[in-house]
Order: sequence, then C-alpha cells, then structure tokens
Amino acid sequence: MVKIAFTGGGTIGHVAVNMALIPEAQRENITCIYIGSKNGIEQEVITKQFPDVKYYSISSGKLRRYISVENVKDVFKVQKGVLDALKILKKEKPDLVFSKGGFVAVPVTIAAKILNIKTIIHESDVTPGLANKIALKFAHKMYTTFEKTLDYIPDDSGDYVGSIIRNELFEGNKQQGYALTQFNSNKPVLLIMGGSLGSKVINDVIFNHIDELLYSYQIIHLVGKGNSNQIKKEGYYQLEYAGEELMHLFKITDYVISRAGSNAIFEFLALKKPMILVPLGKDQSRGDQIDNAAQFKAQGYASVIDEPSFSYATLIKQLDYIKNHQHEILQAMNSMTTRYTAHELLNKIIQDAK
Ligand SMILES: CC(=O)N[C@H]1[C@@H](OP(=O)(O)OP(=O)(O)OC[C@H]2O[C@@H](n3ccc(=O)[nH]c3=O)[C@H](O)[C@@H]2O)O[C@H](CO)[C@@H](O)[C@@H]1O
Repeated sequence: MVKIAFTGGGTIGHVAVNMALIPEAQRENITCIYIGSKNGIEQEVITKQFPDVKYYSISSGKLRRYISVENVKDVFKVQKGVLDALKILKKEKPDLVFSKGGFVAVPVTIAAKILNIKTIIHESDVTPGLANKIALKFAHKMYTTFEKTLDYIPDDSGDYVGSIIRNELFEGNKQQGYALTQFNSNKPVLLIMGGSLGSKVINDVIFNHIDELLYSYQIIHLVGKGNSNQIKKEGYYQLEYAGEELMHLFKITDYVISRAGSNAIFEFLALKKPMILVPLGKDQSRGDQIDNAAQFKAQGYASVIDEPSFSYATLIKQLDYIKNHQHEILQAMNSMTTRYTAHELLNKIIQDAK
C-alpha cells in the first residue's frame, strides 16, 4: 500500500494543491501524513479538514534574501527541522514526499534526500520562490502550474502540469449561496478576495466606498483573519475567511476583485469568473503576483490594476471594462484546457516517484 508524506505551508497558497490531492488519495486508500510547521495556517486547515491525516509539526525558519541576524537563528531552526523531519520520515517510511513549497518544506525535502525518498515539489507561480529553488536541489522533480516557469529552472527538472483545483469548489449551490448572504438575483455579485490572508489595500478602498458600490452591486468581502470591521449592510456579506461555504459563495459570484496569488486566480478561471487583479507589489514580495497577473491579462482572462494606481476610480473603470467585455473574457476562459485532474495528477506523482 502506498503512503505519501505531504508538506507545505505558511500561507494557503502553499497548501491548496495538497487540499486537492489528499481527498483523491484517501479515496484510493493511500495513507497520507502531513508535515507542517508548528503554528502555520496549514496545521489548522489540514487537521480540521482531514482529521484522518496524521499531522506532524517540525521546526522551521524563514529564509531571507537579505542579510539579517535572524538568518543565523533560522539556520539553526532549519537544521533542527531537518532532524525533526528525519525522525518522522524514518518512523513513517513514506514511499514519496509531495511538497507544495514554503519554508517548512525545505527541511523535509533535505531529510527525504538523505533517506533516499523521492520528493516531487510543486510551484504555482510563474517564477519559483526561494524555498522551492533551494528544495529543487534535493528533489526529484518540480511540477509547475505555468509553462513559462520551465524557463527559470534547470532543464529536465521541471514538468508543466497546469493548475489543480479542489473538486469541492465546483459543487456550490446557488440557493445556499443566497441563503448564506441574504442576496438576490437583482444586482450582480462582486466577490472580493485579498488572497488567503486578506489585503489591506483592497479592503480600504472597499470600506471607504461601500455605499457607492452597493448602489450597483451586492458584495461578498473576504477580509482576512483579524481584519473584520463588523460592517452590516443590506447586500454586503463579510467574512474573515471562507471555509466550506466558499463553493456556494463562488456559485453566486459574477465578478471577482482579487490579489493575484496563483491558486486563487486559477480557481476563478476554472469557475469562469471575470476578474480584476491587484497584484502584490515588489516592495512586499519578489513580484510573483505581478507575473501571474500579466500572464492572465495576456491570455484575456483578467484586467489588472497595479497596486499604486488602485483606487475607487480605477476600480470602477475596470469593472465597467469587464462588464462590457464579458463575452470575450468568457470566450477566452472557455478555450482554456486543463492538463490533469487532481485524480490524474495523483497517479502521475506515484508513477514519477517510482
Ligand atoms: C502574501 C503571499 O505570500 N501570497 C502568496 C501566496 O498567496 P495565498 O496564500 O493568498 O494563495 P493563493 O492566492 O494562491 O490562494 C489562496 C487560496 O486560499 C483560498 N481562500 C482564500 C480566502 C478565503 O476566504 N478562503 C479560501 O479558501 C482560495 O480559494 C485559494 O485556494 O501563495 C501564492 C501561491 O504560491 C502566491 O502566488 C502569493 O503571492
């Protein structure tokens, strides 16, 4: 019987593909364990959603591109993480490791290499993150969501597999969406998502112009943990984080305003929701969302507003644009083909790790 050790965490972006694969693996009676960090979001999500999956936590340090005293401390944390991971992998003896990236995944990949266990890592963004670049030195292969990512990694180490979406997101029900939000079909519904953590820049524009927006739209606003301001208005539904209800909220959504994290934007694409993307800037990231958004704009799936120019005025302009060009956007979206379903990818992982 096959056993898979999943790893990845820090943000939902580094867990989402695992959330799609674990139910498929469980359906095939494959034993799954999860190695994540002690306090990361992955612990809460995995233990809550998959109580049968044994969750192990290890020490993990953040790897930085710049020089800092914290780096010295974190080198020790990563070393401790490798020892923790070695102990877990020796005990559990998985057949392979599947890593969705993030800093916690680096020690697991190193430990797996020491024990001769094959690791397949997954990169969702156009450009690989620092953690995945390091992990690739110890891994068997890197799967990529974008074909362009293959240009950034050594030849033969990558495999373009496309996006993998959680099946449950296709199972939303309109009536449940309306019941949750108390919305109706009279006005279009905007879904505002600032990534898995919420976005202050997006939230502030929505908060400051809520009444003008509610004149024409109903609004589902996912504000992120700790960002709720308890606004209660007719036609406005606010949540810090949407769990199981997300599929029903998607079902009643007409247009999306969002950050440009890879998993989220591929979900909007798969569900055929025209989107306005406000990518996280280079001051706060390596610019991965800017690249993701540019790819989506080039394919005709999205409108993009750079963070410095994001305002109520630019938002309304782009909303008018996607409403007026809805037909072309949906046509572009309909021509998108999926490379692998979650089930097919699971079989591929098992074959590739043999
Ligand atoms: C700040 C940061 O580091 N962001 C990165 C992180 O984004 P982040 O963690 O936001 O991940 P993504 O945008 O890729 O995906 C968000 C995921 O969270 C889910 N969701 C979101 C809100 C909610 O209320 N409920 C819910 O379930 C979405 O459905 C989606 O599956 O990982 C992405 C993938 O590597 C990167 O592209 C982003 O740059």
